[in-house]
Amino acid sequence: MAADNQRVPSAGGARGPTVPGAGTGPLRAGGSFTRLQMVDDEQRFSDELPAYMQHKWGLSDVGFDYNMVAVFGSQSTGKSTLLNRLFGTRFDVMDEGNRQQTTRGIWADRGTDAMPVLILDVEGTDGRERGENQDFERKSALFSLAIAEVLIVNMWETMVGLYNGANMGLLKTVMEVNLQLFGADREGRTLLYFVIRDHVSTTTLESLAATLRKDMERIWDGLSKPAGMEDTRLSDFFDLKFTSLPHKLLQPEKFEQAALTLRKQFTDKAAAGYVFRPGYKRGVPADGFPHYAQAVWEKVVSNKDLDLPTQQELLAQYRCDEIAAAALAPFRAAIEPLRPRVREGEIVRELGEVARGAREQALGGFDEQAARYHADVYKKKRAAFVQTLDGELHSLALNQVKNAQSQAADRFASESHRALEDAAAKASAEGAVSAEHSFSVVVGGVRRRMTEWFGGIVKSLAIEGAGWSLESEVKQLESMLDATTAKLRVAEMERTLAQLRRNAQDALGEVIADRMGSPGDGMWAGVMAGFDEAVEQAEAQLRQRMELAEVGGAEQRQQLVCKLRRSVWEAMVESLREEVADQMVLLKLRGALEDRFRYDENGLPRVWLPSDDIDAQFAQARTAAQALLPLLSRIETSASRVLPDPSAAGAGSFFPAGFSAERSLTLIPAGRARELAKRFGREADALYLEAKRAMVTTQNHVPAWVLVLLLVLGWNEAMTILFNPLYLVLTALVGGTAVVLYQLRLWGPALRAINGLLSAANDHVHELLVEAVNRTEPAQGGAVSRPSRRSARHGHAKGVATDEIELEPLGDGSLSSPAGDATSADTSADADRLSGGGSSSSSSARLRHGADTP
Ligand SMILES: Nc1nc2c(ncn2[C@@H]2O[C@H](COP(=O)(O)OP(=O)(O)OP(=O)(O)O)[C@@H](O)[C@H]2O)c(=O)[nH]1
Repeated sequence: MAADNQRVPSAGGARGPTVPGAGTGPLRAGGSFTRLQMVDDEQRFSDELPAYMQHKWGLSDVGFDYNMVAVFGSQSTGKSTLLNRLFGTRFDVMDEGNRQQTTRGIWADRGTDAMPVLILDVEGTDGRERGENQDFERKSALFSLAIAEVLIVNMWETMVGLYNGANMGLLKTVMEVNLQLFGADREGRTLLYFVIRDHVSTTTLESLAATLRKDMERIWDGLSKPAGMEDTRLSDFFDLKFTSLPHKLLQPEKFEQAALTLRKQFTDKAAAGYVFRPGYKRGVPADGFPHYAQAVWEKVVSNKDLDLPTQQELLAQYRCDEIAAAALAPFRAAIEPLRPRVREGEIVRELGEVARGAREQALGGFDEQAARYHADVYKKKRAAFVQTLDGELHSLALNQVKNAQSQAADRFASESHRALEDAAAKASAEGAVSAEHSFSVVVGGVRRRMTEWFGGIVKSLAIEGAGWSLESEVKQLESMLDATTAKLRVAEMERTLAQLRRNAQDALGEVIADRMGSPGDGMWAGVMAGFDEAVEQAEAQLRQRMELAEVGGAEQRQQLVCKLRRSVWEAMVESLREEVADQMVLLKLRGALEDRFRYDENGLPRVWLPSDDIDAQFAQARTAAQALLPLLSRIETSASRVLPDPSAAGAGSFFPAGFSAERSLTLIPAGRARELAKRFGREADALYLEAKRAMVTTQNHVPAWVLVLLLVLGWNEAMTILFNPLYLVLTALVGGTAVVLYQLRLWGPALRAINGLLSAANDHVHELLVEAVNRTEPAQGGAVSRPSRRSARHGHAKGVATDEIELEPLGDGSLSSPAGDATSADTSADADRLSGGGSSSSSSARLRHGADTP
């Protein structure tokens, strides 16, 4: 080992390492040192690297055909010794008698025997000389990890399984920063070759390797990985390889032998386990290596992320992570069962309480254990832990609030709709819309309820100290409710417009039916007056409703007024068109004709006399009736106060888009009018003929010879009347009465009165007869004679005292008495006599004989 113990002063490589013959030859010449302190212990990078690459190591021209090896491990664990064994280098080895740090900074050398390998001997970690300041060891370790294809991780067997002892904390930090700095565009993976020194125990290499592999996986899982690399695995960046060496002092031969075998893995491409694989190459040609290495070093040195923690900090970080993970488990166990319920849209009432309890418990557990560690780390880790907890709670609370938000919005819409319908029903029952049933009060009430309900849910989810709030969701709900209110308002106004239109149409319907029922001068003026009144009334009501519904903006209000006006106009046109349907027009024309033709100026029916000029009258009446057709054919709006001139600009507030005065004001187009005129002409002709026939009938005379015949035949009777004063007076009386009745046109009523008198007299006589029969029957032994009549009529052998006895209809020729039945004939004759000629009313008269009939 004496050969290893040549010491090199630790002067900075940049200022010229003590390398005899430096810069004099391509390779190690005659035992001269060719090593270079690439980075000195004050973190300065040597500017002699290009010269060494070219002249000392002869590597500048090898292109990609070289390899990079670095070593990582605690101080004085035989790193330099191992490298010298493997590569024939002459890195400094500690003097056994003087246990102090030998390697300061980062040294580089090329392997012997033309081995195209650049080897970095890196200052050991956990050095007594650097004490708490671990800045350099982290930077050098990171630098090694970044540029080496193979990183030899050197450790005693006794370190395996330890965290700090095995530099796991340091490795974690270094790997983390390495991932951040070089992970994204890194070329080539790295082989982490664990060399376990002084393997003397019975624990197998496999077992030791398994422990280390597990530790490495755990470290990787615990790394905070940059965005986009969260799912990367250890194997994406590193291969792990393990070997062990016997104790150098206790088993020197075995040690040398094992070292020799290991050397082959670095030197002999054909050897089993040859370490340099193409996949580990960094893709940097040898002549660019000095520049590349320097750039990497500068990046490592200048990076702020590398203000790496002390050992206590590392421990605190590790433990705080472990404690946080342990505290997170019960926290998740408490809230996870609620998650599916919330996801399904349920409003979980207990969510806030459970969340607060779980959070408090998790933080309490964390604080209790983690507060003992490095204060700064604890604070940072606590903040991160709180962030994790609150992140999970926030997503859950947000889901719940979103559920509540959509429920509140839906309920607001449906309940407002219902409440508005109820209010409308009450308002119509009361005949007016009071403030209590107004849109703003009704909808405002529902809105207040929904907002309070939602506010209660938001409040129940509040967590003191949590870095989030649900204020924006509250605002969001307000905007949703605003939008729904606007929609409801539009619907309410539509409903109001429809109602006002109905009211206006009803009112207008009456006016139109009245005015157009008897068309003539002033008809349109009357219709338009009704229209004006309907419009003004509807507008006044609309303005009141808009006020109550808080319809905002003059423009919006004006639009609604216009809509209402058009609506009333359309309602009127609709009613008018119904009034001018074919049959209605014909009826009106016929009515007008009849009014003039069949009735006189006093409204009395005309009786056409031969002297009347029926043709002239008819022609006059028909002309007057026909003149109504053009009047009915077109709406005349000029009399309206509110309607603008339809053809003028700005008439749009009443008339719908595409309004054309010519087309829209015409109720009966010319073609249809002609057709109606024709039909009316035919109907008028029929009326004329009927009148003519009536006049011909009145003109008919009794022929003279009939009168002569009457005189001859009735001469005696006439003389009797003439010379008998009684007859004469009676005749004069009857004749005079008849003349008066005729003159007064009272024939009809007189005949009806006579008929009525006869009918009343008939009934009275009938009742008298019935009474008389009832009185006379017992005296004549009717009890004997009646049954015999009944038996004859009905074929019964015996009479029954309780039987009902019917009187046959009197005077009815269809009576079905058997011929030759004397009793029946008698009865019939009696009946004829009594009825005085056969009244139908008497035919249903009945006599009842009970057992107790006297
Ligand atoms: N027990 C034991 N001692 C060793 C072994 N290898 C080297 N040593 C001794 O350990 C001491 C340190 O060896 P170095 O090779 O200088 O260790 P190092 O890790 O390079 O030391 P630094 O460069 O100072 O970090 C020396 O006295 C070596 O003789 C080994 O495998 N087992």
